[in-house]
Amino acid sequence: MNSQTASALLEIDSLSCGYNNQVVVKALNMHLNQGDIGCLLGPSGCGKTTTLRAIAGFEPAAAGSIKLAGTIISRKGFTLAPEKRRIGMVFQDYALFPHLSVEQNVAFGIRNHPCVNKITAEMLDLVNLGHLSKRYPHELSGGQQQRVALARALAPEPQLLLLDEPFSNLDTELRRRLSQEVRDILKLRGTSAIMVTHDQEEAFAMSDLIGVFNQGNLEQWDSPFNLYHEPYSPFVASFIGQGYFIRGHMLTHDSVQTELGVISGNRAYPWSPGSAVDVLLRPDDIIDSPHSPLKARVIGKTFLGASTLYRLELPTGSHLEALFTSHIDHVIDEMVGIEVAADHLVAFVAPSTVAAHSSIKKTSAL
Ligand SMILES: Nc1ncnc2c1ncn2[C@@H]1O[C@H](COP(=O)(O)OP(=O)(O)OP(=O)(O)O)[C@@H](O)[C@H]1O
Repeated sequence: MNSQTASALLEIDSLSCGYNNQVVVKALNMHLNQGDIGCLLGPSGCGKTTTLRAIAGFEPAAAGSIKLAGTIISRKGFTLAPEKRRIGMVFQDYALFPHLSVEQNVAFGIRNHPCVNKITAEMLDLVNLGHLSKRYPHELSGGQQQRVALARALAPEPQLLLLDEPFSNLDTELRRRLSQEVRDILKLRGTSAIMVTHDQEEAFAMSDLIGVFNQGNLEQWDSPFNLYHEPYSPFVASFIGQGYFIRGHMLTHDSVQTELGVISGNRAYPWSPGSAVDVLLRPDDIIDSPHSPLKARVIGKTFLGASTLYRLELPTGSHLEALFTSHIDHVIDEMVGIEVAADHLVAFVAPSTVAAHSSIKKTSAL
């Protein structure tokens, strides 16, 4: 991805910010192109909301800069006021005005616009709420309130929309439907957005790009596909999706000897043959293979409907997870034949080896 192209809408360069002289977000670099939807993911307290607030103009930059459409909106000593940024916001708790009707809420940010009624009606149509325009927020469901909040945020045609955990007050099914609906609406209008969420599934469904934060550092800003299949760091590998690491030794620059046999990929690593590495295996990398000489013991299973997630133990005591179609029904303690189907190799230098403490670790998977 070339993030420096002319269509870059949001450019965050070496941004640091925090509270009371304590740096929370550290030297953040992140670029978003016009029309893209980005998502910030990471454990609680890692700095996602602080980043969003800095983009909105509520937190000043201690170092670095934020540019929107080529213009600096934040840098040390300068913070363009939030209302001058043309950035819309949607919050977790909807933040609707309780004393205003649905249509008055949507019209609020454009009340001086000559076409206020026309735009309000269009926005309500867009979020499928035209028939509820006279109601008040307390007369709506959570999902409907969030649609009103979205319509209100989109009405002034923001250059960028920020969504702070917008669906977290809704139940799982509604969340899934609404996140898809919101993505469709944003794509239809070509609106760029950045969302904070705790929910990986939601991030995968909504976003073109996802940033994984770890203690104030952005570890990877990439497509959902790359985060899952090409994680840059063990942290990203463990945070995104499921999977286990198994220990192995480099055979060549693109193959590793493990207790499951030789696992190879098309990516060359710089470590010399014999180096100890941890290989990432996702549940979908392991296939059920009754006649395989490789056996594992079933130590747990979770029925997921179309598939079943098995927890397996190898003869050495290492653990794995495997996703088999739910037509296959193994029982706990059964020895099952398995094969590795991975045609790619994701490996990291094993901790506590010399290489793990050298600069190789940082560039290992880049
Ligand atoms: N107003 C504040 N004053 C001082 N420290 C704050 C303030 N707001 C947040 N922090 C601290 O900054 C760090 C990052 O907080 P932030 O809200 O950005 O995290 P987050 O990743 O959004 O977390 P969560 O997922 O729990 O919402 C935390 O350690 C938090 O305690």
